[in-house]
Amino acid sequence: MIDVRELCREFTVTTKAGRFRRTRTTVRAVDSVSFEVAAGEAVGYVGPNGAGKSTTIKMLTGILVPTSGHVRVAGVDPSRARRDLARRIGVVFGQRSQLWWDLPLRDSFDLLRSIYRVDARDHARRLDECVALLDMAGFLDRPVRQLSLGQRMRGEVTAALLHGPELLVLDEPTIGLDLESKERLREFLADLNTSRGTTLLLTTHDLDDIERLCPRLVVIDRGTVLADGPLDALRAEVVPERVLVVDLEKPVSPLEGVPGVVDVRTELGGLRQHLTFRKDRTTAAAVIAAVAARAEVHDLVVEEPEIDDVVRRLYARR
Ligand SMILES: Nc1ncnc2c1ncn2[C@@H]1O[C@H](COP(=O)(O)OP(=O)(O)OP(=O)(O)O)[C@@H](O)[C@H]1O
Repeated sequence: MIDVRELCREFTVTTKAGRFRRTRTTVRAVDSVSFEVAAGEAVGYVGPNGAGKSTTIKMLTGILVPTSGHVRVAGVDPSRARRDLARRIGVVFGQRSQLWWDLPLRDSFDLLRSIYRVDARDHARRLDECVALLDMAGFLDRPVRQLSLGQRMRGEVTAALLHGPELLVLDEPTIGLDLESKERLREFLADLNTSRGTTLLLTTHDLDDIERLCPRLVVIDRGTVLADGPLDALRAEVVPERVLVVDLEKPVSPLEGVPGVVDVRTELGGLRQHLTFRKDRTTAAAVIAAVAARAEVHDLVVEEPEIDDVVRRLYARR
């Protein structure tokens, strides 16, 4: 669905140097980025501020022309076939709107139907579905400028889906939304991907979006790809520690000396113990067996590292 190879985009920036002089410098916003996204995948494109995410998205959607490199989306070159591509993909920019500010939401949808020349029955079916799933019936007839951010975002996502795109590209779709609106939108997008097979590519700073929606991450920093893979594999690669939390029948002194365990922390006077172990030196089963040989275990859980820890370590690896 997406094929990007050695994609580059430069910008020329003019800065004032003294009273009359100006200097021109070249910024490489995207520097030899390569990745592929297969039909039906859901991929998170993440990175710190200024990493090059939006610039990549703009090249994928035909808004920006690459300086060099290869890019194909749904089989076409985005900047050369922008109109053709617009009929096959949906794009949501959290910060920018594709709705008509003064018109009722419903009228924006009608206009988009005419622009994309969508069959009236298909349009009605998709709109009904979105209205039901995104709970929009209460504000369909209100002008867009009167909508709350959460209501408008639901409208934006619907607008991007009315022509039945194979790929939905979202740039910061949950930015500024409250927790409930975020959750509703995530649920809708997850269903769109898993039940309908719509391919998703989204940029986000909200790690809960990724946890919920994206089995695969492409991590970018300073214009280049730092990591690309399933979230679980990246987790295993960059955070080699796991934590076994055991609740014991009776308090005991810290369970030091278990092979492969690098840290022991106790709570409740030794009744609960957190044993941090290295996955490359031992297994959870071996640590559990060693603990059970020394104390009577009431309950236990092995904690996976939090996703923000994974992403932080990926950025720090540079
Ligand atoms: N039109 C432009 N002219 C000059 N420089 C630009 C332009 N657009 C982007 N840049 C620069 O390119 C780099 C990448 O910007 P981009 O907007 O792609 O980052 P981003 O990863 O989307 O960041 P954020 O998370 O803050 O949205 C930044 O250094 C930015 O200043």
